[in-house]
Amino acid sequence: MHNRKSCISIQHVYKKFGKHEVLKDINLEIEEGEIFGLLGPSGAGKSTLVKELAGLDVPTSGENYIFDEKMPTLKLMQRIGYMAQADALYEELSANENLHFFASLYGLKGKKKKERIKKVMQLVDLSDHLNKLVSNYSGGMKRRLSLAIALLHEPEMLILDEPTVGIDPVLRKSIWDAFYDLNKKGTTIIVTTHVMDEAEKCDRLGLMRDGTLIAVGTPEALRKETNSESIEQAFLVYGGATS
Ligand SMILES: Nc1ncnc2c1ncn2[C@@H]1O[C@H](COP(=O)(O)OP(=O)(O)OP(=O)(O)O)[C@@H](O)[C@H]1O
Repeated sequence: MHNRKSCISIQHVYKKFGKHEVLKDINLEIEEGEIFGLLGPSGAGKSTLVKELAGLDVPTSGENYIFDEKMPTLKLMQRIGYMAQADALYEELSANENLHFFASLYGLKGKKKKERIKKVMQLVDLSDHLNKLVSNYSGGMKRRLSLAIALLHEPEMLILDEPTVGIDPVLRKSIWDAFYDLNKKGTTIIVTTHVMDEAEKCDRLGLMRDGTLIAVGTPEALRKETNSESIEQAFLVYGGATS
């Protein structure tokens, strides 16, 4: 575990869509260098929360701070890599053209731009498909391309919304290896998932249900505290305790 300063601070965050309260008084500190997982069933509010962290939405009340800046702010665009749940790709362009477009948005130029494109495509195992149109990519390939784009500018913080959905177990492992490598170099990673074995790979987890953070801790602590053998079981205990 890392013992560093907080780089994300979520303070009394609420979010309403009409009358539907999707986030209810979320409070959370995430430390620099952590791999932090948000785990919860569909509709728990994970995507809504990470979208706010990425600066794409705002809370109804409460505040999100990243690197001591109140979100949303354009200032942090260079320092954050965000991978949305729905791929934001230009289908009618090739992967290479997509990468060039996003690299330019991040201010990458010339040799550096080419190097980064090569590197990120190797990382997601798509080097052989660089010139293919995205419309001819499979769902899993699109996910991997989205991940490559999020990594282009070597951000200090990665916010990943279900990054491995639709990706086979072998590639999933290699993608997680890449996360560990980046994390070792200091990248903070926030990842949403509902896959239990992915949850085990995180330094700490936040368990979410119905817009509430029902527990936060290391996978081990969450299991111990509930006398559970698995995170899944721990989740049920915490869930049951609050209902
Ligand atoms: N723009 C929106 N307008 C209205 N309701 C929304 C909007 N975005 C999300 N919601 C609702 O907010 C709730 C939480 O959705 P969210 O996508 O954050 O959940 P999630 O935990 O990420 O689920 P999943 O794993 O399925 O993505 C859901 O009930 C969803 O229907």
